[in-house]
Amino acid sequence: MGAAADVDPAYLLDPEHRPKPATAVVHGLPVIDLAEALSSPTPADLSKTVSEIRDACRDWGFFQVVNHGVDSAVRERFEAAARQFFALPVEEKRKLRRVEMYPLGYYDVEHTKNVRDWKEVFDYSSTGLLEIPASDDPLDDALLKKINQWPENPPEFKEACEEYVRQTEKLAVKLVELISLSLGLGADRLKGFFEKETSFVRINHYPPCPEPHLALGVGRHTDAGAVTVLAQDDVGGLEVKRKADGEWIAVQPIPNGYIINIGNIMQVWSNAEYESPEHRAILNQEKDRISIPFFFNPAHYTMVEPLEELISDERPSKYKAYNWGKFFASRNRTNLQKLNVENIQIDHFKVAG
Ligand SMILES: O=C(O)CCC(=O)C(=O)O
Ligand SMILES: [Fe+2]
Repeated sequence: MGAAADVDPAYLLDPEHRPKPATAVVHGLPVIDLAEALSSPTPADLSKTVSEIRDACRDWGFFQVVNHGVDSAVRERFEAAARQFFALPVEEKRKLRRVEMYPLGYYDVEHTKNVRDWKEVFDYSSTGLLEIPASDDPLDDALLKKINQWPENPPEFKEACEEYVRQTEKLAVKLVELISLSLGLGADRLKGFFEKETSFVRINHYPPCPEPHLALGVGRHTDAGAVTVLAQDDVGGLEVKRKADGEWIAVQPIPNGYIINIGNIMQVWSNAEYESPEHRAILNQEKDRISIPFFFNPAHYTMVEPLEELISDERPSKYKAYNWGKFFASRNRTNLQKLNVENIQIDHFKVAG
């Protein structure tokens, strides 16, 4: 175990969870072209795209999109600014250290399932303001409101981030409409849940790791929100657990494409018609990697439960209702420390039987 000495024990995974990068099957996932859906807004014209989305959500819960409407120059400018930010001295970055459980600002000690992730992150909310419960205690109804924190350098960072999220958010809204249609619902059925959204962008930076088979950039997890719109650079490292056989599949980067995945909330809304798959980010020995998820999340007070249209005698409700803000607060609290208990999961709200 000499090699493990190069990696701080906080990052070490149990042997059963260590990645085997060389053996992962590389796959592009279903690729969906959104050009038609973005240019012809009437539902009749959307049927082909909607059926592709239905198949991808059922079979994988993960897919890639191209011709998605996000301007590549906006994305490039934003990614360049992000790289400059992460290149700052750590003391500079830590001035923006995230406080309490708010996912806003800089962070470099996140844990997934109690093992430290080999990464640093910068989070900002899409609206500039994040309102979530002050604690995960169900009896505490206090709320906290936080605004985004911005670094002085690079000077264009704030504007590049804001411009980027404006475009990504439009894509997320469109995807939620298409997913609603794919579930047999009206395009606007889910719109109201996002009125006071708790969405945020996370910029993940994974430095090279001397022992990439002993640690992970992000450990296996499912995303807690409704839908994730993820940009990754050309290094690669995202792996998805394939529904069909439980194999870890390496997701091939598509230049300028986005990876879309179903989150826990959409799983529950769809009454498990769609599932949020486990995924993780593996590390690279030589290269840094950047990935940028946009987590599209509803208002904190949303009670998440299967949509009534998707419950029937044949398909009874599979989940008990839960409060999104409390779930989010619990996740955020436990991600910041190493604990000896499992963090909150939607399985805890599953109806028995
Ligand atoms: O780095 C990646 O590709 C995935 C990151 C991720 O899953 C997350 O931040 O939730
Ligand atoms: Fe994720």
